[in-house]
Parts: sequence; structure tokens; C-alpha cells
Amino acid sequence: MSTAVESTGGAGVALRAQALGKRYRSKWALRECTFELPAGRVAALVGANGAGKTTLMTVLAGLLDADEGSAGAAGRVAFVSQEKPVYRHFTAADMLRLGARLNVVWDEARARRWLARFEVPLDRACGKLSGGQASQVAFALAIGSRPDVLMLDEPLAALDPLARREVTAELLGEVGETGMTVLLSTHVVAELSGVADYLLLLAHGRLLAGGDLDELLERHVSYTGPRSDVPPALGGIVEARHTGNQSTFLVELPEGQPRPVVAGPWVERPPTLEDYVLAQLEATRKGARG
Ligand SMILES: Nc1ncnc2c1ncn2[C@@H]1O[C@H](COP(=O)(O)OP(=O)(O)OP(=O)(O)O)[C@@H](O)[C@H]1O
Repeated sequence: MSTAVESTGGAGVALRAQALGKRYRSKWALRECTFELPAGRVAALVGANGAGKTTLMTVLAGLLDADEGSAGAAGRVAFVSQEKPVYRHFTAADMLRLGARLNVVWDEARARRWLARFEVPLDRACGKLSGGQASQVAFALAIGSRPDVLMLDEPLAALDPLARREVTAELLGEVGETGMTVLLSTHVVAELSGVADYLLLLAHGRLLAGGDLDELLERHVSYTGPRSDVPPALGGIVEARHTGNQSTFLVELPEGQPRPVVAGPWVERPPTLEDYVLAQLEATRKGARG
């Protein structure tokens, strides 16, 4: 579970990618990916299917060599892959014993607390647990290793809506208690509102947007009003949607200028994380279609 990638070298930086590139045969899965994720953040890694999320995490975890650029991580890294690796014939208790053997640092109480929280039976073979329960065993192992950086590939995928909310809340609790940094990939963006405070958005292997989530959203406005080809204020149009006699625009406001004041009948509202991500994904899909 520990990473072979180099140290980030920078104070307060948990993960760093510098012109990172990875290709499978001749096809680039990740290209010119550059970012620094500050320590202590909960970062959402989002992008369409095949955008390169798993590839990025696998390279950052040191499990796959990059073809270009460099990657860095501060401290110990735990990575829970999409497959949620657990041994079918091992019980959850066996998996904890394995965790204690394999990890340099091991916090048994923390791992047990996670399993108890999600009511996962300790004495049942992992192969006989539900998909969601097996995921919880993989999470407990990662949490028990007390990583500095925890990377989770699609952690919410096998979970019911309530469990998703509880897992994200528990993760926030762990971040608060331990100061670890979390990077998690997901397609259920709406459920990261109030959880993630940093965003990395990948499209076709490239980093389309990245940064502090509040700052990113503050730079954007959603306008709804009468059908129009242009929004009521200047800015970069991220998305334009027209239905009947109504138009909605997601606009990136120009930097360094006062916030525009728009008159009725236009109504402005701050975009949600989901608004922003869906608009960006739609724009890249249209771009890819040409
Ligand atoms: N082992 C592999 N061999 C060849 N190509 C691969 C391999 N793994 C991934 N790819 C390709 O690399 C690109 C990025 O894949 P990756 O799994 O990183 O995307 P992703 O964003 O995690 O997708 P998803 O949301 O569907 O999980 C895709 O085009 C994929 O087909």
C-alpha cells in the first residue's frame, strides 16, 4: 500500500503531479496533468467514463509507472481500488489481522470502529458479505493503516444512498481527527456537496479544471431568463441550454472585474457542484464530437 512515487517536496502539499502522462500502447490515458493538492483537503476527482481517473490514482499510488512527468505524495499513501480487494475466504477479522501484519502503522481500534459503525459482521467470510459490506472491509483496512493520503477509486459505487451519506460523513470525521488528505473519484457528484472542498476534473486524460471548490464555484454564475443567444452578462459561456421560451447559461465571470449586476427578468443563482461538473462534462463531450 505504500507508494514508490517521490516525496512532494513542498510544504503543505499532499499530492503533486507535474506534466504527468501515461499511455497504454499508443493511446494516452493521461496527458500533461499538473496540479498540487494541498494537505488536509477532501478532493473530488471527476470525469466521464474513460477520462483517466483510475489511471491517475494508480500512478499517484505508485502502482503504475508514468510515461511522462512526475508524481509526488507526502507521507504514507493508502489506495482502495475500484475492485475493493478483499480475500473471499477471509473473514473481516482475518482481513484486520492481515492489515496489522502488512502495514507499518496499524490502528486496530480505528479499523474496528469503522466496521462496527457499518454493522459489518467480523466472523463472516468476505465472499459471503454483500458488495457494500465488502467495500466497508476494504475501507476499514485503509483507514486502519492511518495514511497521510487516502485515495479511493469510486468508494460510493456499491453503497446504498444512506450508506453513501454515512461513508462521506465518516470520512470527513477521519479527516478532522487525523488531518489526512483524501482524493476520491466518483460519478455521484451531488453527494459530494459539503464533503469535497477541492476539485480535479479530468476530460480525455487532461486536467480540465482544478482547484479550491468554493473559489471555482464563486467564479461562475447560472443565469435563467427569456430565450436568448447570449447571457445577460459578459463572461465565458460554459453551458447554454434552451427550453421553449427559456434560456439558462452557466457563465465563468471574467477575472479581476466587479461582479456584474443583472436586471430582471434574468434570475441569477450560484451553481452547485453538480451544475458545474455536468456543464463541463457536457461541453467536453460536445467538443469531442466536433
Ligand atoms: N490496462 C489498460 N490497457 C489499455 N487501455 C487502458 C487500460 N486501462 C485503462 N485504459 C484506457 O485508458 C483510458 C482511461 O481509463 P481509466 O480507467 O483511467 O478511466 P476512468 O476515468 O477511471 O474511467 P471509469 O469512470 O469508466 O472508471 C480509457 O480510454 C481506457 O480504455
